[in-house]
Amino acid sequence: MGRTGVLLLNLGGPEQLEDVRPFLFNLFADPEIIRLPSPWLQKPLAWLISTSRASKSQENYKEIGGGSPLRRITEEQGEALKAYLQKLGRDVKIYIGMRYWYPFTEEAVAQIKQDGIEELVILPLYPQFSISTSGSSFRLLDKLWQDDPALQKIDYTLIPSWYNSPGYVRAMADLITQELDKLPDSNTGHIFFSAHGVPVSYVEEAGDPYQREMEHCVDLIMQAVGRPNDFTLAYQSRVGPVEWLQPYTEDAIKGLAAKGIDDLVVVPISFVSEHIETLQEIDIEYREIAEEAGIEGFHRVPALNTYPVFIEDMGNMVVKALESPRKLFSDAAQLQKEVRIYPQDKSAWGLTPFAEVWNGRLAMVGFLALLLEMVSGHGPLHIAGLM
Ligand SMILES: C=CC1=C(C)c2cc3[nH]c(cc4nc(cc5[nH]c(cc1n2)c(C)c5CCC(=O)O)C(CCC(=O)O)=C4C)c(C)c3C=C
Ligand SMILES: [Fe+2]
Ligand SMILES: [Fe+2]
Repeated sequence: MGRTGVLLLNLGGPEQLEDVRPFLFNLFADPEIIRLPSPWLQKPLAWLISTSRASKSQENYKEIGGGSPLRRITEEQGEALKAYLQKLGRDVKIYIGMRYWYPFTEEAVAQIKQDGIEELVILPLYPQFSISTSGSSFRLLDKLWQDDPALQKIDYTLIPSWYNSPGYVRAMADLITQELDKLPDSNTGHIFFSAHGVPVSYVEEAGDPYQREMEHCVDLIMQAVGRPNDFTLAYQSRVGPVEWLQPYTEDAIKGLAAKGIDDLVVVPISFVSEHIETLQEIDIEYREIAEEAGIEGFHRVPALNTYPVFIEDMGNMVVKALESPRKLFSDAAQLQKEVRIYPQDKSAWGLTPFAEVWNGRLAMVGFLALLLEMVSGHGPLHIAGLM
């Protein structure tokens, strides 16, 4: 057996307030997060949106202590995973590759190469696949691999999604029942799954399996919970002017309040760590909305973080991958056929005269938009909901 590594993929988050703007720039510079008709516009628009969104976003990070806990929690997950694998007799090096902040995926891959890793398991820390999350990280890895023949010698296995993995489902059900059992009547609490949203066009036009995987995941968790409680799946964290998956979390909360629900047990479902959208958006913003709407009992199920049943499940997935190595990058290619991961490739990229004219015009629109924002503080980016 050669040197073995596990690459954990995650989003990354700003560790201090000064990091927020450059973090947002990296995020919006990703065509998997915001789609533009031309790649030439990506960076100017990312600059525009990150510059104008930074102060609002910083306010949110201030409310959770001034930075994202994502790096710390991901490192703790990595250590726990390493220890579990060691118990199983596997000596594995763990690497963390974040998409938009330190430690970047590029750094992790450089280290993997330097360490002479021969067998690698690539495990995204997103249970459900989305073009905007795991898809974006896979696209980056694909590029790094194509550019470097040394990486092509590594025997890798990629786990595209694992929302139906029995240990993960069990772990989620455990945390939900623990929270239900704190209620005066555990059977009446309404279980409210709040998933991170994506624009509807990702699902309907680009074929993102995210919504399908999410709905299936919720069904599996409810079966494992095995209680008579009612439940809802809603989508949070909408950004920008386009339509996102519905129902929106805030609307669903108000709807349940109108029906007289007293106890809401909120379950963050698309992400395995605490982060800004659990600690700030759910715990502060949605709690306020619920309480104003008349829901007295607002309860939140914690994120999995290093919950042992979850860590063991990740470990078991890694072992399974090592025992039956399949080059899932070729499966990912399969996935790309089904799921048009890169729909922007459809439009002709490059300096066609048409593109140049439009890039010029759109850049001008962007520049005017920024001027308006700066002068009035209520320009088009506010109106579009990007700030
Ligand atoms: C599975 C989880 C996630 C999906 C799907 C997702 C899609 C998605 N996100 C944005 C825009 C933003 N996301 C931001 C932060 C953020 N997003 C996720 C997860 C998913 N995003 C996490 C875990 C985090 C937080 C990281 C942290 O700091 O703890 C942000 C920045 C925060 C803010 O300013 O609100 C933006 C912006 C889009 C547009 C999108 C799908 C297209
Ligand atoms: Fe996000
Ligand atoms: Fe948010």
